[in-house]
Amino acid sequence: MSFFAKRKSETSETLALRKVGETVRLRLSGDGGVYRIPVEGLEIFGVADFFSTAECDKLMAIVDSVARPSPTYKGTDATGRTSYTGDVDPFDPFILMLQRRIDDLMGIDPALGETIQGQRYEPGQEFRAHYDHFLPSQHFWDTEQKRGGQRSWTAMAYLNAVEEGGTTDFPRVNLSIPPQPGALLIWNNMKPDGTPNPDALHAGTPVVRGTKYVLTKWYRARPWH
Ligand SMILES: O=C(O)CCC(=O)C(=O)O
Ligand SMILES: [Fe+2]
Repeated sequence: MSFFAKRKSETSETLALRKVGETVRLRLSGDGGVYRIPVEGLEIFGVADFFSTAECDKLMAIVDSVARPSPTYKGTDATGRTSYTGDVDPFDPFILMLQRRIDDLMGIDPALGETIQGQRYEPGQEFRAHYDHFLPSQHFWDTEQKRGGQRSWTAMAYLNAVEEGGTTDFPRVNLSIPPQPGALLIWNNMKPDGTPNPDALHAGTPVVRGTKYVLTKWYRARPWH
């Protein structure tokens, strides 16, 4: 690939990321049930009770059925994620319904969304500070480029309350969010200009007491496959 071809694809990706940033920002800002968390430098929104208690219970059972030790990309982030993780069945009608609800809330093209992932953290388990978006220096960058490219928004749902620990922390913007059952958290990993936001750094802090269940859904610049 020539230098110019590479530059061109990077530019169109940035444009796509800027657009998807705009679309979702407008949609969420116009929704009275969505709360914009007031921090400088990061677009982050919360929705209380997005999932019902019954839905959370059903989802936790599903996570238990698919969760295995986390397969984070080894070698690049040896200490990243120590939770149990798994892709839920993307053809399960219950999952499809929840997925559609998240896509609708965000006003985002469903094709951009990755399959929902479930995570379960036991005491001592965590997901250390990381970015959901990819960095060109990572060895899987080229592979991910072919699978829809950069990640834009993250939607994450808490399925239960944790007795102690397990907050989601964004250390660069001094934000620490305790798990609240059924709540959905949505943030943009890009800046409004469509380039990666260093302030989107975040961590799932160690669970001290109890078990923590979350669902994560990531969206791409282009259709994911
Ligand atoms: O468990 C958390 O609070 C954070 C999870 C997370 O960052 C992720 O799944 O990408
Ligand atoms: Fe993350």
